[in-house]
Amino acid sequence: MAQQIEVSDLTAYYGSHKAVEGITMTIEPRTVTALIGPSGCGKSTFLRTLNRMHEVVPGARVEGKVRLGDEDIYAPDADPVSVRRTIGMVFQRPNPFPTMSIFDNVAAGLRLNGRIPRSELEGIVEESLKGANLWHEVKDRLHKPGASLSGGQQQRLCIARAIAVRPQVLLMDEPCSALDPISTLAIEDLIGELKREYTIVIVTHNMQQAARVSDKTAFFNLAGPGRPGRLIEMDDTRKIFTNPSVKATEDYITGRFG
Ligand SMILES: Nc1ncnc2c1ncn2[C@@H]1O[C@H](COP(=O)(O)OP(=O)(O)OP(=O)(O)O)[C@@H](O)[C@H]1O
Repeated sequence: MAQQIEVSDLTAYYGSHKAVEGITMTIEPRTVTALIGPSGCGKSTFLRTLNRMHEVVPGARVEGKVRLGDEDIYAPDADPVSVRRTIGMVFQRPNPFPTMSIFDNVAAGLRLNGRIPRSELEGIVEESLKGANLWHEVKDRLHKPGASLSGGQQQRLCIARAIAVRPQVLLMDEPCSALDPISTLAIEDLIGELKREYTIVIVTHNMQQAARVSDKTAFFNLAGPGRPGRLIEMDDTRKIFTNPSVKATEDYITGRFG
């Protein structure tokens, strides 16, 4: 089911400010691709162009193409809401609906698709919570509020909510940056399991994390102060971390800048 994402010559603006420029890359299905690079080089902006979340910011726009399999997600007849269902997103801070129950948090996206029989809904909620490695911790308190969970559990709840609508792709914007080391490891293990079914793109500031969880790594950098971010190189993670082709990549991963 998971398909390749093909990005061609993508440039993203906030009003007249060009945040990233000329990005061309192929994201393979059922792999984890890490986006790394110094602050402000446009990793999060680029990530949000992959499911049409970028244009939610007033004045923001995109040039270039993004294809998921055969589908041009920016085609005039493409529906952004359905694009976001197919290409789900997990944010930096866990953002469950705080007063909504654990069950209803997972069911929220499904209910937007229309009425689903209760038994079917229960099955999908259970399967999604299992998929997010959270089921055993919450199965006896499904009707407690989402906010009653720890930060790490809330993030896994958000992942369960994202996978409940059966997306093809999961975009993750620094999903562990608000979590403690144990919860971070739980999410990293989960990413390793989820890639069997989903294509995953993750923005991370943590080099060890990129090296641990990803198959491919894309290094972004600024062309200069006040200039837009660019893709400098993308390759197998092992290659990027042991023998990158570009000096700026090596300088960044060895901590010489950024
Ligand atoms: N909502 C916004 N409105 C206007 N400009 C924005 C907005 N969000 C980001 N930018 C600008 O776009 C550029 C890229 O920002 P972005 O957040 O994508 O970079 P990043 O690489 O993800 O940074 P960080 O690692 O610090 O999160 C920056 O110049 C930033 O100031």
